[in-house]
Amino acid sequence: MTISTSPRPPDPAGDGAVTVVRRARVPGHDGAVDIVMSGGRIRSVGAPAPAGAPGTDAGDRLVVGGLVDAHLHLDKALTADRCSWSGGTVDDAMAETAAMKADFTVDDVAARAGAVLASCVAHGTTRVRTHVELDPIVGRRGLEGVLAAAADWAWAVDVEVCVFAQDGLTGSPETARLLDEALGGARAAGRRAVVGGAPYADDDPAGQLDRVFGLAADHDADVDLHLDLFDGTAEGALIGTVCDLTERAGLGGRVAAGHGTAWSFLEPEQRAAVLDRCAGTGVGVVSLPSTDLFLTGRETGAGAPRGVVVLDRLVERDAAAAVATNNVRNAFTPYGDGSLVRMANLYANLTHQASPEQLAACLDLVGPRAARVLGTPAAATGVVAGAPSDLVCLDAPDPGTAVAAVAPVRWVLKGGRRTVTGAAVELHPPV
Ligand SMILES: O=c1cc[nH]c(=O)[nH]1
Repeated sequence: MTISTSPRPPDPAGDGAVTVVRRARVPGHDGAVDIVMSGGRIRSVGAPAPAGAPGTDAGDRLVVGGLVDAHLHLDKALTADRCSWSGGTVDDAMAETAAMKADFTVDDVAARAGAVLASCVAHGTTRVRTHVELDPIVGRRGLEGVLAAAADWAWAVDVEVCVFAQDGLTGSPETARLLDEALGGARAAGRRAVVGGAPYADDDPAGQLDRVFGLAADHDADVDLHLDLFDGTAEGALIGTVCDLTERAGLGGRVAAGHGTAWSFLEPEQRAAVLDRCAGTGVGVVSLPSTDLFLTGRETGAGAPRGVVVLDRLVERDAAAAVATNNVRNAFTPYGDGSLVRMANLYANLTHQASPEQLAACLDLVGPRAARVLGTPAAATGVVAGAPSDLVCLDAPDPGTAVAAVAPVRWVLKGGRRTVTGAAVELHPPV
């Protein structure tokens, strides 16, 4: 996609002005309806718009809430051209990243993160949780670069940062100090504090989980974990421990379990029990369908490729769950452009979603349901009165078609203001 910039169309008036979207197809409503907004919030959906109010015409197309990327590594995005592509396992990708991040500068990270945010915005994303590595190799440079890019793009996308140790925590007092400092800094600056972890990369995985929940308690932070560990059992996947710690800390609704790439190898009853426990505990699950990596043994062809967690059970239970981007063209995957509609389509393909309802549920996994993983109550997400007026018009009549056809974006509003106008495709058949 070519992204060009042009002056924003004039805003009808300052904050508080009534603006409308006319002729919008909104899930849950029959036919095309009007959406009335003011002060950055949706005021009504379905009631006729006041005559003469300025606004936007959806032209009988689908309008959904701004898309939500619950798991995106901005600090190491767009580094695929620095990789050797030898190996092909998660461990190899971590080693490649550890080597290259020694050379990251704040400006380098900010430029790459900004380029990815531009593409996310162009594809309809209005909220991102980004996972940023802190350790003695990269120090604070990744964090500072990402915060600079987030500030540049704040007019179009809300970015919240999850700081985490990719290369081990329990054996690295300096990493613990950096995390503690970053979480304190986030609170002091009035930002949300989120602490992550990658226990599979720690000599003491359970010990890392204890430390992460300890940091969360110290800073009133949310928790967001990479859970790839696997020894063939549900216990090995560590999710039971995460649920125990969540319950003990009273953090239900504020903990996300991302990746879970190995849970897909559990027996169906075990997997169902894991997901039920997550739903019951308030641990949101984030499935990441884009990866070329193996957990182990790519070279022999006999190893285990990373799997994709199927979220059907959580959708049936109306629990918090998301599909997200994870990596954009780095050592963990050569793919990606930040499009969540494409990610929903990929997830649908890989997990065999077929009916219009199943496909629509996939769009929800990059929209309101993903927002719930990030702690937003169900009643405050999507195209409902009271929710932020962050809206995306997709070139499709309904959510299922949008996912099946990877519908392009027609326009995006952030806080009721136009941030994106999609490129119109012109066809010129012979006369
Ligand atoms: O996919 C992965 C796994 C670990 N860390 C990442 O950044 N991405």
